[in-house]
Amino acid sequence: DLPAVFATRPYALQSTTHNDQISIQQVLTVNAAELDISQVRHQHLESTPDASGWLPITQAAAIQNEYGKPLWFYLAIDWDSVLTEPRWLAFNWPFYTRMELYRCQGNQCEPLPVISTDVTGPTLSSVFELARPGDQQLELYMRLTTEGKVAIPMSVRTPADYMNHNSYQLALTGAYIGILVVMMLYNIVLGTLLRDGVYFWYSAYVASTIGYAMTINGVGRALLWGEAIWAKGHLIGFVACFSLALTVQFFRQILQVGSWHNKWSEITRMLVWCFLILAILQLGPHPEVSIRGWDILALFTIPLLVTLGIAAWRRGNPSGLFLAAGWMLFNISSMVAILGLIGVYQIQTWHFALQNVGIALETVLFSFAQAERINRERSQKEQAQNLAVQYLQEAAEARELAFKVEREAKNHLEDQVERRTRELRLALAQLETLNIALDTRSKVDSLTGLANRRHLDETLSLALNAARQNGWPLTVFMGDIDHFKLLNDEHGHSAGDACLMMVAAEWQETLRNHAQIIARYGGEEFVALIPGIANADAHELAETLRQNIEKRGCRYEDKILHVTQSIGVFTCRPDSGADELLKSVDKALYDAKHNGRNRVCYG
Ligand SMILES: Nc1nc2c(ncn2[C@@H]2O[C@H](COP(=O)(O)OP(=O)(O)OP(=O)(O)O)[C@@H](O)[C@H]2O)c(=O)[nH]1
Repeated sequence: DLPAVFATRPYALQSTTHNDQISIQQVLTVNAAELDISQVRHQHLESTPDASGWLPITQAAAIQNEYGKPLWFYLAIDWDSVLTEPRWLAFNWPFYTRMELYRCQGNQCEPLPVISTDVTGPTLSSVFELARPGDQQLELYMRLTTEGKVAIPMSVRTPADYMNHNSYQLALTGAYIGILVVMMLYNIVLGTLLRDGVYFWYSAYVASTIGYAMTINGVGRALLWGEAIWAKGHLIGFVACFSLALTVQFFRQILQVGSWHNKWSEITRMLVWCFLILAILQLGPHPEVSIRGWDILALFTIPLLVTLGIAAWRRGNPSGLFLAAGWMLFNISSMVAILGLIGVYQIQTWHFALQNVGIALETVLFSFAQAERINRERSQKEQAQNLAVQYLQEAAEARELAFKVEREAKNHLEDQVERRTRELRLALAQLETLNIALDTRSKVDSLTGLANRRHLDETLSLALNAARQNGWPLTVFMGDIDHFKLLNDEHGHSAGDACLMMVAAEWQETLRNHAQIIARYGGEEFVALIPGIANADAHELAETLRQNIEKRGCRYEDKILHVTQSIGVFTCRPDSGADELLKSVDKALYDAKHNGRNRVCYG
């Protein structure tokens, strides 16, 4: 191998031959965008080395190339004269927009076409055929235009050797990208089945990684866009920006940075938007502006994502460590190539291969983070479910208890209400009985069972009204036991009471069908109201009453006591008042007493 490292910002060139008989002797470069091949050849041959502006590859880093402006390279290849077979020159780096190769002999220069893929099949590099030169040295000029970071590993091989090498590289890269595609599809299926958005973000991140890997490995060029200048100028930068946007977004999603509610959340969200905007700008007319933005933001984002992973890990999220480790491995692997490209050390082919290893390790570690998150979330969910079940049980028990207490309280209340209602009803019934008794008592004479004087007074005014309205007569009997004091004195008060009861009974029996009311009017006085009776009938009735009392006698202990009664009778006029009526009947009674007692007198 003959590694010749050329490094200029942002270009690098690495060349390798695989045949001892061919060697690249000289690689010079000049920043002469405005010149065509004949002017370049002329300038190169005629000018003195100092004035030409051509620089050997080791000093080429001094050239400040502008994006989009071509650089000229001069390659002097020594060709052994015995070697007749043609060789293939392959540029195995996809990051250039346009590459034109010229072969010069003397002042004659002719362009060399890229060998068609019809001949070579899909190739990971741009291949040119080199025929044996007329003299020992083959002189080539290369005009290279690029819009982004470019390194050009270059190799010279026999066609058979190149084809072998290419199929081996294709198979390896195909397997590598195939695995990434399977991982992406697997995660899409998982995300769909589990309805988990983070799987989709992971799949999107893997998709962007596939895009990135396809671009840097030349698969995109080999299979998709070929030598299309627009795709070469814009797609690589677009993939780089888009891929970083999705990486930051995946970090945000898996670590749930949005819920941290601090500067991380804001910064990372802003970064996602910035990379997305840069990705869109990449598709515009000035991708170089966006590449500058990417340079600056990536410098800031790379350590930021590592810190973010570690911060998440310190917050108790183990996924963070996997993410930080994966991201670091990827960047270290990229750094190995980048440091080589900028001339820190001699770059080797395996430095580029290392980046693929870095991507693979990063993808695997990110999937570990994903698995760890799922496990953690599942166990958190289980814990939450157990807790929820426990709470539900406790709630059910509490509800049961509340029902029980309520039921008991209700039963107790119902019992109490029922008891109270019963007591109240009883009290009401007793009160009613009491009222009736009271009413009766207030109207009835307790000894004789006749109406009392109060009752008589009430009835008398009603009876007088009725007599007045109906125009019928109202007759009043007033009776008084003769010499009752004497009877009490001789036979005792109880004997008197017995006689009072006998007289009362007689009044009731005799006047039952006539009297509206019979009352005990005073001590031994009785009054009866007899409505609608003719005078003659009244006199006869009073006489019958008197005789019945006289005949009846009063049984007291073993004696029959003789009792008589004087009776006053008065029939009122319709306009009489109660007082007048009572006075009149009282006067009739007085007359009966005065005229010898035991008689009926009429007022
Ligand atoms: N045993 C008893 N005696 C009563 C009751 N109420 C009143 N007396 C008595 O009735 C008597 C009434 O007597 P007086 O009014 O003086 O008249 P009297 O002895 O009946 O004589 P005359 O009426 O003139 O025939 C009194 O001695 C009263 O004590 C009662 O409820 N029971």
